[in-house]
Amino acid sequence: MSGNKEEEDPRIHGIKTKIRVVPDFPKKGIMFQDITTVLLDPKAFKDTIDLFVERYRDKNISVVAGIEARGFLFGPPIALAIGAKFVPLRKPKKLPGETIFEEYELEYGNDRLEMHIGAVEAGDRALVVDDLIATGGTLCAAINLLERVGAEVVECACVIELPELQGRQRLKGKPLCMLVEYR
Ligand SMILES: O=P(O)(O)OC[C@H]1O[C@H](OP(=O)(O)OP(=O)(O)O)[C@H](O)[C@@H]1O
Ligand SMILES: Nc1ncnc2[nH]cnc12
Repeated sequence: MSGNKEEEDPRIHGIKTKIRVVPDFPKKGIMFQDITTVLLDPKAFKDTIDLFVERYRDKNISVVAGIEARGFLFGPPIALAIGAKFVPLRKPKKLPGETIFEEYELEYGNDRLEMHIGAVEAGDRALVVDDLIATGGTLCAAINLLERVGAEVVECACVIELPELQGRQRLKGKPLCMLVEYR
């Protein structure tokens, strides 16, 4: 699932057809990849989850870290199916407990990710889940958070990759699994 795999699994083509592309959102020049239209189709949504579950169920993953907000849609069902805990990586000032944070730049602004101290422990084997990788800044921040507390990041998983932004190069050598490329 990490290259262009439409030939490999017919479910991927079905998922791709459900992603809505909205030009100039949230600002001019951005081709926004809207996954809410995948969620409207139970088969496409289930196929998305199933593809990741099939990949990760035997990889001894102990924690799925989901990135706010859209990683919260895909991460929890994957975590439940593979028997891992789910840890939310949240935008600033949303988590009530003691946190650590990493700041990063986006295609259209700056942001910060926070994680509860104690949610992930040294030795945890982590899968990071989000809907999309663009510049890779968000996933890089997530990897840094997890590594700071001693977790091993096994892989990052996204539904969509924007390869022209070369986000993979910012993943500190961690593998990326994605389903759909948008060029
Ligand atoms: O690879 P990057 O350049 O870092 O961009 C990818 C991130 O951007 C989007 O989230 P966004 O920050 O728009 O937040 P949202 O999910 O809360 O809308 C997307 O869901 C990823 O998390
Ligand atoms: N083009 C895009 N579509 C959806 N989410 C994004 N996050 C960063 N770039 C994006």
